[in-house]
Amino acid sequence: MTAPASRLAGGSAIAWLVCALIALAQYGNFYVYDSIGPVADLLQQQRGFSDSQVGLLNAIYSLPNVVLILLGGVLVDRLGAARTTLLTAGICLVGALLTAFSPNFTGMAAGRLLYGIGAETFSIATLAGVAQYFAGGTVALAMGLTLAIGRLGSYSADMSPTWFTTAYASGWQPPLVIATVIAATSFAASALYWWTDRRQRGLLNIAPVAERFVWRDLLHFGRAYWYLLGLCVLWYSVILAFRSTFSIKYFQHTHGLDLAAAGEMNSYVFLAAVFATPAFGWLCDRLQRYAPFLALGSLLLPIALGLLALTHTGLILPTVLIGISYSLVPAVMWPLASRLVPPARFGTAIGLMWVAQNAGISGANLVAGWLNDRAGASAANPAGYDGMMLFFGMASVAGFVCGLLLWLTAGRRRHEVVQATPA
Ligand SMILES: NCCCC[C@H](N)C(=O)NCC(=O)O
Repeated sequence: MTAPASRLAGGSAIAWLVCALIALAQYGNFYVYDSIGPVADLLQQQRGFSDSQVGLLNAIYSLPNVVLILLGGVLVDRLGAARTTLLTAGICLVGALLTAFSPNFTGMAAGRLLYGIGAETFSIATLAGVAQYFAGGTVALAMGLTLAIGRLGSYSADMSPTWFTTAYASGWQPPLVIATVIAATSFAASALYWWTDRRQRGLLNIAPVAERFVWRDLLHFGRAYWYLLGLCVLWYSVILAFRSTFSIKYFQHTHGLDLAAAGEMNSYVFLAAVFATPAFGWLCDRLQRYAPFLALGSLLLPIALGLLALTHTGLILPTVLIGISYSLVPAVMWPLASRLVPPARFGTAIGLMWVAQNAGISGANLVAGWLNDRAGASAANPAGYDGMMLFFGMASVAGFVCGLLLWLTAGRRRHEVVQATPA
């Protein structure tokens, strides 16, 4: 990852313009990621895809990144944040085009693969871009805001069956064409960011310094970091495989919701995160407490899944709990990572977390799809989803255990008031 050697004035008009362009690009990036969930049922009805194939369309996004995240960091160092953002946004656009216009499953999967190759390196480049334009004090706010606008993209994808009823009534393809148009907007915003950055660089002569992935550094991470990594893998695997791939279909088949209502229910999680993620980040900074909030956020996920699978409380309460979890965990996880490892090892620490996280997300999508197919999960057989829910439930409990161990190891008040103490 690239860190700035000399920074542009954080909070200047140019910095906020860059932040706005990056946020717009991130909006499109998250929209396309979440565009599969709303068409999952249509893909089954109209193209005969199994749940394993639907799961693969999102798993294949994460799979290449188990290796490519490390190369992505190097690419950002070599090309710079703005050029890498533009390049990867272009790869994402081609991936979205291929997904929407492929005549068969293999072509669609190739499109999602290409999209995944672009999208995670794109996210690293945008983080590096924000870091270059915002010095110290406002960098967390700027990062929180770009993540929040990204969540708005996820929210929009889930609301798309309500907003674009005609497109969805016409079948699986028009919604994916809309996703492609949004990917093109993301590419245009990335091009504008690149152009602004190029002009700015000419004026201010910025020289980035590299913060590389160093394998040897892994030996120096304390126990608390490994608990955080465990939580990152387990929590993201469950929340993304459920909320971004199977939940809409699950709500349709087990709670009798139509597509628009199921998408709307799912979207509240993302909508809450738009506002609550920066707010929780602000609260934790103010209280100087992180690990207890992380443990709480990770506990809410298995409770919500249990309520969904085992009770008749309806969808509202579990959705609220998942919404809080989805806002709280990311708001705390990344700042906490920066406190658990020395600044010089932060790039390596995040790189490894994203490698393992992508492996986990990929595996969770594949396992969930396989469990659904094996049990014949469908509207006629809603009990067929029990295996998937048990799998997600167990993984999320394991995530909570990691959160608890992290709290006990390095998250007491005496630990958290001290800055960057490796446990
Ligand atoms: N856009 C969905 C996949 C995001 C994975 C990415 N590695 C990540 O962790 N982003 C931060 C987040 O909370 O979304």
